Amino acid sequence: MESAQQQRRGGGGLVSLSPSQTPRSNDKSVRDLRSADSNSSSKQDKGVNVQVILRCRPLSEDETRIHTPVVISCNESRREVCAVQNIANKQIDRTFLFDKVFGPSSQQKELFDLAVSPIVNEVLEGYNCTIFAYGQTGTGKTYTMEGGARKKNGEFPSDAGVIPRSVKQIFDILEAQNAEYSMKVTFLELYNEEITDLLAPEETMKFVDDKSKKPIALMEDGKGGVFVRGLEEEIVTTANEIYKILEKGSAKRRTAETLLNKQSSRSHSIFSITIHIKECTPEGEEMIKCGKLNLVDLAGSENISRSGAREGRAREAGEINKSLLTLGRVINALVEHSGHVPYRDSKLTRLLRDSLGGKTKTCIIATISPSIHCLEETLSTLDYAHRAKNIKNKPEINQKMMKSALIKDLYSEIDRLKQEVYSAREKNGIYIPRDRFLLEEAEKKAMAEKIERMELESESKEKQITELQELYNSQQLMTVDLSEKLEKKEKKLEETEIALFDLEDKHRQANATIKEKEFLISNLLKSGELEVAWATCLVCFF
Ligand SMILES: Nc1ncnc2c1ncn2[C@@H]1O[C@H](COP(=O)(O)OP(=O)(O)OP(=O)(O)O)[C@@H](O)[C@H]1O
Repeated sequence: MESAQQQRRGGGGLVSLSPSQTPRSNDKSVRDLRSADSNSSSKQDKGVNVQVILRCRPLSEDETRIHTPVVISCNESRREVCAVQNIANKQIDRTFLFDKVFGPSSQQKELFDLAVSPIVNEVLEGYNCTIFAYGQTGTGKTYTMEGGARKKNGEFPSDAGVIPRSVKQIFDILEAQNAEYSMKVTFLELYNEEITDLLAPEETMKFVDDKSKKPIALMEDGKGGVFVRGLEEEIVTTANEIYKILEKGSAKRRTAETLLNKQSSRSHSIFSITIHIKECTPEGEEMIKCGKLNLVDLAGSENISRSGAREGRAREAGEINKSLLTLGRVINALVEHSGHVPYRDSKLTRLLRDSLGGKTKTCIIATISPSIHCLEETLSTLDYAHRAKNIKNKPEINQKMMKSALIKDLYSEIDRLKQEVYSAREKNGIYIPRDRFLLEEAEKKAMAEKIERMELESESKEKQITELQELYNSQQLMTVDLSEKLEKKEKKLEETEIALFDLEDKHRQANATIKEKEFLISNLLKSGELEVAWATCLVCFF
């Protein structure tokens, strides 16, 4: 059943928008109040680089106990990270520069205040922002994003991560401004190219490994974006509600992992907060501003380097983690300004398309370990993160909507939901909203056309195979014929060789006979000459 059915009404006075989620520039019911914003920044026309932050975790207790050598040094003031490598007994230092660097002793609060807090402010100004955690397993992605669990008495722990701190800041600011707002959250997991809704009711989760059950589909929204069909959107009114949702979602993620025998390092999670805030124009008109924050905990990046995701070797990687491999290729394509950016090759890059080269403000937190044993993976993370610094996005403030237009939208959504409820009550079939029906029909049609095309292709291939088979058969016959002819010729050649050999023998014998005869003749001639000379002498004497 459509997610909106499970939505609860927010206390902020506004109801969330339907799954198209954030208003876009081509929405008809939108009025652009951004003239001041859009003119203000020529820098944004050229694009704004993705912000890349590097965090190195401290050695763990075990690593410290066994005196694991440290090969990473961080210089926070110079924003530099240096990796010490020993190659053929030579020490080679590699230094990388990032937008911000947080060394092993950095605290969660420090990282949040310096790097994340400004991003949260931008969400409240109406931007869409994404924060990624990227790094090898065990380097602190989850620690950085989620941090320590809340204490029993609900107290905020000092090691709370980016997500709880962002939530707290959002509510603190909205409450301080006495703003009228509505907020909704979604939480999904992506594993092996399948999307799991971490906020789905228990019954749905139980069947997550049931092959007959369709995984949640990712669909084009017809405006250049995507949406996850049927993804639960929970309306929230307090920070505590979000913390509980996070705990619930993360627990489901772990359960799902054991059920499906997943490895944490191979799944990605995306937690999104969408906020609608009411504002009044100087003319007294009520407008709605919208911002969205995506918080992404990526799978362990060692999958990339181990599977050889760098250009050229990426194909070897096979099925290891299509989404991570594609993320690497998308980063490369964006940095190298290739004409084609392969966003569509994986669900992760389809989901985060706007965060990579789009209109979203993006920050990547790359996490590394200081240990010598992780050096190879660390260098790979440093290379990747350094590369990602060159991606340019063109952040745009979401256009504000007139409250009247929003109310109109909401009325049509209420109508749709009423029809759903009516249909469900009457049990006279399944109600599908017209838009979704048309979308599914269009998909079916496209699928049927594809099947037809493939059938035609397969037919022509079969024809080609038959032709080739016939050609092969006739070639085989020709080969047999030629082999026979060759055999005959070889036999004849053999006979000819024997005859030639005989002739040569005879020729040799004839030569020998001739030489013998010539010898006799010359002997005879010599004896004849002597006789003639003797006779001549006798004649002269007498
Ligand atoms: N900056 C840090 N300060 C203190 N402890 C840290 C820090 N970063 C990570 N840790 C600790 O290191 C361990 C591994 O961290 P974490 O689980 O966050 O890694 P991960 O990158 O999310 O791993 P995975 O990819 O398997 O989910 C945890 O025990 C965590 O508490």
